[in-house]
Amino acid sequence: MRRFPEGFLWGCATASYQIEGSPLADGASPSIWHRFSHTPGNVQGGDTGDVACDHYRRWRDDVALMRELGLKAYRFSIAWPRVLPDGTGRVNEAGVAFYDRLVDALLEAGIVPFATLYHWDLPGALQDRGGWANRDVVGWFTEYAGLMFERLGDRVQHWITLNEPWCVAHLGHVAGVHAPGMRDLWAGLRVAHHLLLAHGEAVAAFRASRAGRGRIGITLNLAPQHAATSSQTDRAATDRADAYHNRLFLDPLFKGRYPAVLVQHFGEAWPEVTDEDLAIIRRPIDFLGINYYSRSVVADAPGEGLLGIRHVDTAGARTAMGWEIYPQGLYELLVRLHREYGPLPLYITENGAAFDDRLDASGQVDDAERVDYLHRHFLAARRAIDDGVRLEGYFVWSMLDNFEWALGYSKRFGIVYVDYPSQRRIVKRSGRWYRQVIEANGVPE
Ligand SMILES: OC[C@@H]1[C@@H](O)[C@H](O)[C@@H](O)c2[nH]c(CCc3ccccc3)c[n+]21
Repeated sequence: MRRFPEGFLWGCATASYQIEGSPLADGASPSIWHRFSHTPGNVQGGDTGDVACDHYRRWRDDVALMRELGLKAYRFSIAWPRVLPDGTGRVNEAGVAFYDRLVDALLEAGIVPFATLYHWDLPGALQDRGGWANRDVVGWFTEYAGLMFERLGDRVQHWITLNEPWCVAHLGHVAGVHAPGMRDLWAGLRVAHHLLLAHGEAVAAFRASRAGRGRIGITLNLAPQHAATSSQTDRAATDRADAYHNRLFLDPLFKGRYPAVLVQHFGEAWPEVTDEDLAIIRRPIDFLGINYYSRSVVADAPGEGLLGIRHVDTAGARTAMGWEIYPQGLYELLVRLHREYGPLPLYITENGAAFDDRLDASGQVDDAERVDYLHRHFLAARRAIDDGVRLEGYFVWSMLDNFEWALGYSKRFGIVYVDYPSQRRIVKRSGRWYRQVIEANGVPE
């Protein structure tokens, strides 16, 4: 049995738009994902977050389910449009009350709440004013963050400013496959910069708030980039991929500068960056959240796409998302972060897998592949701890099957199956297995 350190925070992660449903209830306003999913052609099957897992109404039962699973912690996100329907100014007390009750129920169940301030559901009213591409967003986000610190900061001690700024900037503003569906590199690079500025200003607001004695961090999706061959061109291509996918956020946050290779590569599209900006962005944080799913194998592809690279397919098993199952990449990433950007406390704020789960004749889900995936990734994380990495918690994505963005409900990541027509929750084999891991605080070798 490979035991984890005493007090290791085992949990699950979710996000507001993906599980709550009731997007316009009790004074909430439309988010950019409400608009995006209701725009035909954007989401597979025309799925939307209108109902999702109906968590907005079933939250009490879901907290009871978390307690049954033995979770030590639970990472959720707050829907900005519920608490500030116009994005700024007027507070919607019914929206705040939902999270107030949720936090109280979690504490009552002995579960540590981790609150993500932004997991992609920007108020549509702010998109109408330019959204993340408008530098005024820094003030809007700081006002929202300050309100949440004020209202929940006496009970929530762990705060994540942003979930995956790379996805917000690239998928939302360059590739256009996520809300708000823009395809504009110039805008996307400014969105990345504004996200980091907003993060930095929220950190300062946190330090000044009643919540200030807690911990604040940011969550980044990070993936090791491996060169397809040892050729100079493939190695240079991999360096560009690593700079864009990983260092674009890691370097300013922890080194106070953007990767030079990107500034060169993007030329006049690169935004104006001042030293004052960089000082805001690099304000010290208390932990780094890491969302790890897989790695990429990269080859040089002159003139192709944004970076002149292409991703090479590898042999080996893949999840239902087509992502290579590569647990050693988690070990490699954690050790790199510790050595190059640390040493600071780390949390795996997301790791998990989608597989084609089906209810069997007895109405259960025997998701052996997910058990194997998690087991191997837990062991990789445990190895990193042996090498001195200050890993303090692990949140499995996700507690429930839920709305998988542009893929709608076609992908199931949950350790609990959701039968959407009935909204019944059915704990999968992986959920029962995870409960034992948490109880033992360890996994078999
Ligand atoms: O795709 C599974 C999860 C999402 O459901 C979470 O909301 C999001 O935080 C998240 N990030 C990643 C890795 C980056 C990524 C996001 C979306 C699509 C493809 C890759 C995987 N996931």
